[in-house]
Amino acid sequence: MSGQQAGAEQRREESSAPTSSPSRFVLGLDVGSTVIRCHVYDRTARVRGSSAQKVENVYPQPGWVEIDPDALWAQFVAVIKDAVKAAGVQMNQIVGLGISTQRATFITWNKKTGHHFHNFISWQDLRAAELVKSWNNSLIMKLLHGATKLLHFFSRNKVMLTVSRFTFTTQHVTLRLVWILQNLPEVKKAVEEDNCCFGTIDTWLLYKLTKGSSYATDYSNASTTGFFDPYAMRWSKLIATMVSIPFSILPPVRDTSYNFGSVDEEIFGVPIPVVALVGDQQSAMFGECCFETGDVKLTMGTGTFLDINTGKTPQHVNGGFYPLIGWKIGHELVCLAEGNAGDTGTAIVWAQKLDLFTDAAETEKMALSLEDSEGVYFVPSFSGLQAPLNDPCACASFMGLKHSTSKYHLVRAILESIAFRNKQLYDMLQREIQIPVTNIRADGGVCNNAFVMQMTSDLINEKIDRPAHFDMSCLGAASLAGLAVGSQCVALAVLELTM
Ligand SMILES: Nc1ncnc2c1ncn2[C@@H]1O[C@H](COP(=O)(O)OP(=O)(O)O)[C@@H](O)[C@H]1O
Ligand SMILES: O=P(O)(O)OC[C@H](O)CO
Repeated sequence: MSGQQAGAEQRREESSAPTSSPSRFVLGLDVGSTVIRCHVYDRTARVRGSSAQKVENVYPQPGWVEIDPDALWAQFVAVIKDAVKAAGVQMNQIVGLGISTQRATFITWNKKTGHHFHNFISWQDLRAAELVKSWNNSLIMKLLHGATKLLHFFSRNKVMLTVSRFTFTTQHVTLRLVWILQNLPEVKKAVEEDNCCFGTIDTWLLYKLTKGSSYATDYSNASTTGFFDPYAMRWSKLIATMVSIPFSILPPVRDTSYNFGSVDEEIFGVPIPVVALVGDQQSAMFGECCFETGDVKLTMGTGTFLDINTGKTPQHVNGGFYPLIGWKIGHELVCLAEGNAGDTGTAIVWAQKLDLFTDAAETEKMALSLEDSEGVYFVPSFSGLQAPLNDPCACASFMGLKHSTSKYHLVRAILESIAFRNKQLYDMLQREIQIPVTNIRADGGVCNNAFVMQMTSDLINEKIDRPAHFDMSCLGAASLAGLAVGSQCVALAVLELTM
């Protein structure tokens, strides 16, 4: 851990000395792909109580990944109640809710009844792989790429360059939503009758929490769907028209730190304001105080997400890193560029299910007990390989197995593959983003693993700061919520970290 982060942690501990008895609290939630967490934060950003539950993914067919919305809702409500109880405070002391969510996981539902038409379709789901391949090879895409290349040549307009390199991926909502619109007659009918709502997890939770009275998303979540135009800051007419996504099903897009409406009193007994909706990676960026251009964060959770703050304008990209909105708060707009690897924690969970170890924490010692992996390599691609390879059909595999290969070699190869993917992403960042890197901060469950952290640091030849607490998405969401409810809350303590 770096001196700066250590100092910040210490200041936080000191400032939480029991001289004052804060009576207002903010909840920071992280609805991840593996774990749902809730922390209760006081005004000094100290965690007063917590609760977490494992997310149950459903795998109805090979390559399909879904989440049961009713189960997710029950868990979401339970972690809030349990965390508040663990903090020993009352619900009426909670002044704001900040919700960070896994992004690009979506659902559609009936506008009149609120009933969902299908499970959440996860960002890891591969059902649209064939659609992705055929769209990327289509005549329309060739014409689009050709026309925009030509326009860029004459105008030097960089947006044209970005469009000329745009391709679909299975991680984007776009073609998974097209698959739903084409294959579920109930959804098709609802769209025709103007009775269909589309939402990512944030939008659906807001709708449920407010019993249907609020329907919205924020810029960070919208920008991760694949059909939001970060240059014009609205849903992309070009992409929606091209693939026939009706505008009528899309929610309005709001600021990240914003009063989205109050939780219906029946749910927690009091009407708590929902004051921040944010994508989990953007939230982690905010929680780690990556506020300056060039600040980088590396999150290793279910997947790996490497993000760089690119300042006030979206980066023009080259096909590997993609431009995103970090957050928008009033006039303040922060943009990011992101690269990702889909399988990080998923590889650990998979190996655990095969009984290679019983607890993820054991993997570090298992890897360190060997000199090397004895030539065994693992390709972490249960959900294809993302940039720079962009192959949704790549499968996970071990290579170099020998008679002498033990489970220790397999585990070491898995951990090494995570570090190699980090190196590949970092090299791509340096190639594509012409902004000098200032700081690199890490978070997410897998950053508990010192072997992965050290190997990544050695491979990229950079110092990586690791904060004492890794739940940066929760902290970011709580800080954004704190900003919306007033200066007495968490935001002040977090801003202090940068001083
Ligand atoms: N010490 C460790 N070594 C390796 N992996 C770990 C370790 N501790 C936790 N993990 C992994 O971290 C993942 C969860 O990370 P988390 O950031 O909570 O995920 P998400 O936010 O995507 O739900 C799990 O796959 C878990 O196995
Ligand atoms: O669940 P995580 O933390 O790996 O994050 C998932 C991403 O938000 C998907 O875009």
